[in-house]
Amino acid sequence: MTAVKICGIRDAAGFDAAAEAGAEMVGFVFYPPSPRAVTPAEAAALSARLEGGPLRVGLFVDPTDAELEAVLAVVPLGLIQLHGAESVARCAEIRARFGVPVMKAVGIAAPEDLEALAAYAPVVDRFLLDAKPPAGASLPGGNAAAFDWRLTAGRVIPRPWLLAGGLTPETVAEAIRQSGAAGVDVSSGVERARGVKDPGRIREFVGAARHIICRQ
Ligand SMILES: O=C(O)c1ccccc1NCC(=O)[C@H](O)[C@H](O)COP(=O)(O)O
Repeated sequence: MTAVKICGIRDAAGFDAAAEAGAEMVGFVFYPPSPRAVTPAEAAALSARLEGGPLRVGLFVDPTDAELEAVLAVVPLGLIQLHGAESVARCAEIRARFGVPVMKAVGIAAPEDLEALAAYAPVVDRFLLDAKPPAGASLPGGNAAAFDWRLTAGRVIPRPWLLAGGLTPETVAEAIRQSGAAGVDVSSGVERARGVKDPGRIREFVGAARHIICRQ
């Protein structure tokens, strides 16, 4: 079964829809410039709506230790997503210091971009393969931009990975078929306005992803 992460959850309706639809992961964005950003207290309150349920993923961009500590003190994160320019050494340091699994986001535009994964593989638990930000984008992710899904087809990715970038309920099935992904991540494609999740589209997205046979 395809694993689904709904990223950029900011309100109870979005959290509840993702959990009820059976998403495996929900992402909280701890990056203040993002329209999807939440404070640690907001994420803690959302997370507390349900015991168990989706893995809580904290998304950070080149975080300091203090930023990570502030979140981990109140939000039970099961995965730290690093979506900035974190080096291999910094990923290893964060994973060792905080004892939480790490998912490194890597921008993909060409086959050679996949070569970066080998160096990170020993120090991270998962990869999130995302489109590179389009020219002029102000955010490193969440830009509704897709990369060529065929780039990962038949490739050995050295850790479990999620496909991200521009996915929607209408395209996710074809994206899984073309890419061979066993997991998918979405933000913009399940929003009715930038930063505002649409519970109906969350349900549609999870349903569409579920109809695909796992290949990874
Ligand atoms: O979503 C954001 O606002 C964001 C801000 C800063 C860094 C990363 C961000 N999102 C990363 C994600 O994991 C998104 O879900 C992923 O890029 C896919 O986004 P989309 O193309 O909008 O579905």
